[in-house]
Amino acid sequence: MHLEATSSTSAAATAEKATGVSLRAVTKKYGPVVAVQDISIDVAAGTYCCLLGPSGCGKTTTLRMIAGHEEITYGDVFIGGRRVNALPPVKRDTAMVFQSYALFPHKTVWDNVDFGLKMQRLDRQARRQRVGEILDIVGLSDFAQRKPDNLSGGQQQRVALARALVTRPQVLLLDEPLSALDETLRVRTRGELRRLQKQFGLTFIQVTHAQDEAFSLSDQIVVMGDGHVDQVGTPQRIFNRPASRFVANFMGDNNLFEGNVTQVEADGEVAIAQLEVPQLGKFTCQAEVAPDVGMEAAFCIRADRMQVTRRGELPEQTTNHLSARITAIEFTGYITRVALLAEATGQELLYKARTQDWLARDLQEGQVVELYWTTEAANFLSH
Ligand SMILES: Nc1ncnc2c1ncn2[C@@H]1O[C@H](COP(=O)(O)OP(=O)(O)OP(=O)(O)O)[C@@H](O)[C@H]1O
Repeated sequence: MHLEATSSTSAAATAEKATGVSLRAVTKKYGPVVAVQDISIDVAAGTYCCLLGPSGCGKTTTLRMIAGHEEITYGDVFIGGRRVNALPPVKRDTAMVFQSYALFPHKTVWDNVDFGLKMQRLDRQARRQRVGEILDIVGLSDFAQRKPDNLSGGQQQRVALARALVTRPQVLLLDEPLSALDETLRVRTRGELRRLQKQFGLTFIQVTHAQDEAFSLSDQIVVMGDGHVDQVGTPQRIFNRPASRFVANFMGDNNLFEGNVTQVEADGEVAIAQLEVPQLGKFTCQAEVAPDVGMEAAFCIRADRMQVTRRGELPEQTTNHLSARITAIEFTGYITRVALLAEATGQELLYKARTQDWLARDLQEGQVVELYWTTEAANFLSH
């Protein structure tokens, strides 16, 4: 897409209109099936938000309720502060980009993009200007007279985007818009989507099950699991400070330990919790909210935040450490992944290091090593 070649007037006009989306205690039931349960989300104007979660967790249903394609069972949806529950999709100032693109096969690219404007009953001259402008922005001016079947997947995706943007919505809703593209194109299109969102200053809400997509695109990620919202935060926060066992597991490469809270200390903005893990001893971790002493809870430590050393060579005053046996070493290129078993419990563990650093340690399969980490690197999980 040639985004530089945009019309600044239309982008500015849209940016002024940009608005936020709020869901309040929204539930969706399909007969006895509860697809989405009691979710509340605030997406500020101009935010790129991704709804991230495994298959069947309710992401698409949530998006469709915002768009107005799905009735809300309980709760309210607000767009720009206006309650839109009873409004049909066309009156919500949203536009949707579907996974399948849903283009008209018998219409040209130009007519596909023009269609929404015709529905809005814009006069011919205004339509011609807006369609020409948006095709230029997405780099499809030379393809205006082609039919969708004669375009590549990436080009079809751009037609779908152009068709959504040409109506100048306040909010763009995207349902897995990159899933039909191959890996290289997906990565390239990610960058283009992000640039487009920034350029127009619009609110984007996108459904994805791909973590890397959510990380690279979003200002805000809503992690969903089983119809609930599990955590909302920036990509960095979700990655570094998962709030729950579910999020820690979904992010992958996390080692989780179950125990009881034995001590809590406030440390400025955060709390330091000590947990006793059966057979492994006491460990300290960082907690966003001070937990109650005695409660059952867990903490996680990411595979790349641990350090490894030979037995007997543990640095002095290391609070968090355990012995583990190396069971497999997997070279993946830049990174080496090391599988281990905790000596005391047999729990499977994962350690990751830069291959260069790992090779310098000269450790072998079958060897017992010490894994250790700082309090700050370990993260308390309340649920
Ligand atoms: N029309 C329907 N009738 C009955 N159940 C439905 C209907 N649509 C969705 N569901 C159910 O609601 C739940 C949430 O579905 P939804 O499509 O929102 O999930 P999702 O997170 O978008 O999944 P995916 O990534 O696979 O698209 C699932 O259990 C699904 O089977």
